[in-house]
Amino acid sequence: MAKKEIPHAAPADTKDQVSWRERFAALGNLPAFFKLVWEVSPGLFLGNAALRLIRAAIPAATLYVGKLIIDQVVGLSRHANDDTNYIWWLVGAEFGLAVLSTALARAVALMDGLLGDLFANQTSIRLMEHAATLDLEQFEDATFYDKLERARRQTTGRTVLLSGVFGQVQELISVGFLAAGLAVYNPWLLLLILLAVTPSFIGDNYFNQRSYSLSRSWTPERRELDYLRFIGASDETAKEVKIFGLSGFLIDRFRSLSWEYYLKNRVIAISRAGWGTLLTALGTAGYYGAYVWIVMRAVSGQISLGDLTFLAGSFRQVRASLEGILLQFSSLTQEAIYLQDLFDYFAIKPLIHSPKTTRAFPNPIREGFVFENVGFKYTNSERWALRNLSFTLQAGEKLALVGENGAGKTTLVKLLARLYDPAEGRILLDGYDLREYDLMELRRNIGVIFQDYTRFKMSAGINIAVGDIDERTNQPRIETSAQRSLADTVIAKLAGGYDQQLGRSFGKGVELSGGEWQKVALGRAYMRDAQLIILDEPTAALDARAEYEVFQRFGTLTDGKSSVIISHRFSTVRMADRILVLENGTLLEIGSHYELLEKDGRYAELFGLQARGYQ
Ligand SMILES: Nc1ncnc2c1ncn2[C@@H]1O[C@H](COP(=O)(O)OP(=O)(O)OP(=O)(O)O)[C@@H](O)[C@H]1O
Repeated sequence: MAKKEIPHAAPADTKDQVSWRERFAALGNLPAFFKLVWEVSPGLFLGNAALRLIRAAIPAATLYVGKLIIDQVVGLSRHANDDTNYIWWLVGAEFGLAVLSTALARAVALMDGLLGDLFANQTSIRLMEHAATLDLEQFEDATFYDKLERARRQTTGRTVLLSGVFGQVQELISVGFLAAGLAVYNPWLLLLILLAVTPSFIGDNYFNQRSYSLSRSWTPERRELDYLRFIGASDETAKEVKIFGLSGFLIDRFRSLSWEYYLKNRVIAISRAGWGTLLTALGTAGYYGAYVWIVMRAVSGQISLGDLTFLAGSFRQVRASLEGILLQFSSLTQEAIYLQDLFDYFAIKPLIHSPKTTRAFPNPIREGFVFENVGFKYTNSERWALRNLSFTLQAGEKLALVGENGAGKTTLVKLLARLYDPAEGRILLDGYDLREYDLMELRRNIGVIFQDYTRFKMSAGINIAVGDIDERTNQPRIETSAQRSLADTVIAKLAGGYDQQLGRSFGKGVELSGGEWQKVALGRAYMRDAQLIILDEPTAALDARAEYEVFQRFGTLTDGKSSVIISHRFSTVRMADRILVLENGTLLEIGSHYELLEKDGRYAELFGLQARGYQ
């Protein structure tokens, strides 16, 4: 396949190289990791450790029993009248050890599996809990997303680390027993083993490091691959993919990107395989060197036939185990580095939070919200989305925001709900900075229905109840909210009523029309007993009659409460007490419908344009 050009530059490998120092430093994450595992289930943790300890002694014991059997058999052939019962006892013992070993292996694998599943669930929960504390701004940052993505991958992959580390300790103890046996005969054998395994250890470490660096530096691309896979085959995008004939475009992009990644991986895999074979051959030569020495000792009668099998067996096992340990060590440090991603993610701290001591939230709000020279810029943008904005949203006032696309209306609303904090100036509530109030309390007192509200693939009832999720079992409240937002007529037509699954993702889910969804989402505003209700283009998808009715009802609901409505429809806007006209993030005009018409400025111009359109 021809290699295609990737539209954006491939990432530099160098900046993501991981040094040895970093690898060892990453091992420092292990205690914190074990603490997490311990918290998941102390019982399984301890049980696992105990069984592995017993299992570690079995290889040496088995080899030793084997040696005794051979010596006994040889002795028997020399002195025919020796006791054969002892041999059968030994054979029985070896059989018992073999059975015990497999039983323990199964039990350990079972515990690893259970512990791994619990750990994955627990980590996912922590991931979601932490995500809930973070700022909206952090979610909009691509590097944050890469971190989140890497952390998400940790939730399922960490069981490998778990059994890896436990396995390492088990192997080490096992090697300890065997090595003790070898050392009794000749300590130099141990040195020879170490020399034999070192080359492949170094080789494996090197290649693991390269693999990790590649995978890490390719996080954004792998995220893009996941995204392409998703939009190429999903119910949400199927419509547009078909109509616009996008599948070829998406597949091409996926193919070229995945091909480039494959090629990079292949280079590493091939050199790893080549070098691995060579370095392991060196190890094998070391092993046979020692074997020759052992055989010569047996031939010259210095050691028994049993000793020969015991030594050869121990030597083979120590080498295999050591190789395993060293190999595992490099993948262990790699896993530990991945773990760093998880801890890095947990270490991200939100910038928007409640102060240590909070001010009591006014109930009712007396003076209202005051914007004092407020300015705000999105982190990934050079432009001020809002600048020099000063106005008052009085208690009980109904304010409409008007302005062309991108004027800053939604941004203003997000600042009110403290999804962002102003970069300049401040917003006061009843005379005090919004930042002095408890964040949760502020948000509880503000109900916002965003333009891009979420269509939860859950029941119709839950889709309304999300406005005040603690009240999700309060059916009368859900139904009243539905009546007010006209969602009741939508739900009446659903076979499952309020329990009807919405969206087509699960089971017998039903899809709603755009306007029907909007009525359901609007119900959320009525669920919430908020002091300030904000609707961002709440009726854009509604037909004219429904829009009229919604606003009649909204008027009565918000009596005595403050409300902010963003709309491009002037029939809606004119009902507000005052209208704030934004242009390029700054305030252009503010006043009632009639005041602004009289002023004959931008509002009058836009109003005239729309009115003429209806004539
Ligand atoms: N998350 C974001 N990151 C960067 N820039 C953003 C982000 N959201 C909005 N902007 C930019 O900020 C400006 C104001 O956007 P905002 O959504 O407040 O406009 P709006 O008046 O609500 O527009 P519309 O009528 O189209 O809904 C726009 O130029 C937009 O491109």
